[in-house]
Amino acid sequence: MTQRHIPSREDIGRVLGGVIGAQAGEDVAVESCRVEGERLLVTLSVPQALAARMGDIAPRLESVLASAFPGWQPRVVLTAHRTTTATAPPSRASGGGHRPLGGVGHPEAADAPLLPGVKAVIAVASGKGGVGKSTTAVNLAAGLALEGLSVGLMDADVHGPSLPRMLGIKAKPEVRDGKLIPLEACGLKAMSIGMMVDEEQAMIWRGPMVMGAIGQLLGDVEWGALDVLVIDMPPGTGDAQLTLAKKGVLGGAIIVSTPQDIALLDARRGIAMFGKTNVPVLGIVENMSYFCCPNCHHRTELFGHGGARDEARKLDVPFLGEIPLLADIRMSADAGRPLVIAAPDSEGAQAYRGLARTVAGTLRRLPGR
Ligand SMILES: Nc1ncnc2c1ncn2[C@@H]1O[C@H](COP(=O)(O)OP(=O)(O)OP(=O)(O)O)[C@@H](O)[C@H]1O
Repeated sequence: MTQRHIPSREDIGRVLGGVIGAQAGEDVAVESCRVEGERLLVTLSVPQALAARMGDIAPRLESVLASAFPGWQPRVVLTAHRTTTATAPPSRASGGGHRPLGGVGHPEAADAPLLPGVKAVIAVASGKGGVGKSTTAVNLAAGLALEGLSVGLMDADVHGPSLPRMLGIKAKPEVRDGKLIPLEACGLKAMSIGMMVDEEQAMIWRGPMVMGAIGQLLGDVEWGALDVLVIDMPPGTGDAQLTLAKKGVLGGAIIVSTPQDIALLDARRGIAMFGKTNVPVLGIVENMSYFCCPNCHHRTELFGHGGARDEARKLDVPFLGEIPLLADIRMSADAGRPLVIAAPDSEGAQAYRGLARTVAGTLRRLPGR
């Protein structure tokens, strides 16, 4: 009979941190975690002042734990005997971090920078799902690393994290000194909610949970010194985008679109949102620009061609390049090795390397954070 993994307090703290952090933003801790048969009994201690406000959160925490730790029936109990001390963390008006839950996290000074060692943070976004944003983000990040930059890759697509699969990461991140240590793969430091919960699990998180999870991926991860942190955004213009924009860490955004009008319409919305939140749009990438037959090398423009370039011109944002539609791009992503690493001389890898060189040039011109 296979032994089930019993989640530790740290595991629980990490999973609940995203929820509690945004909901309460105060001194909440995993006091105990016990197993009784199938049941996972979790006691959280919260300051008295907060207990009343958080009274209805337990069922939500239970469902989050149930999807994070399949096979267990979680029961969450809130105890309200801790008082908020004078040294409680300052309010997170600065968009800062989270108080520890089960030892994950760290108190931050109100004006401490969220990512002190990171020179630039860029978001890879799309207005619409399925246009190849994650594939582009992973290959771009690996391409930037090949340009000699130290690169981190953060998966903010908390509803459908695909980064662990695309980088072939199966391990779970360690916690050291209260911080999550990113996993290293393909020359990148990577972190994703998908490393902590199974990719297949439905991530039916609502606004506050998404915001909390993103706060943790930024503030509770030991990113260390990086030239650039690439953030793979969820599609659309929702909570994750707003959270990141509000935290004021984004140095710029790259929009991925296919050449079709419908994708471009959504891309335009994405650009408008970044504009409203004062995040500079560094440019548009056209993905699935054309298909080149591997046998006869005939070029077919399946989704039309040049739409993103025209759109970039109309919107007065740079056009960053075209990525062809190629079977080896998909296969390498599925196999957990981005094409720029798996087949560096291939046509697709060369397209990503060109994109990485253009973006590296743009990064050099970004004002310091
Ligand atoms: N240029 C390309 N050539 C061939 N396949 C591609 C290309 N770009 C992406 N794909 C494939 O298309 C599918 C969707 O890509 P991806 O997951 O990167 O999209 P996405 O925009 O991040 O989707 P979402 O965020 O909605 O999950 C994947 O199977 C991926 O391998």
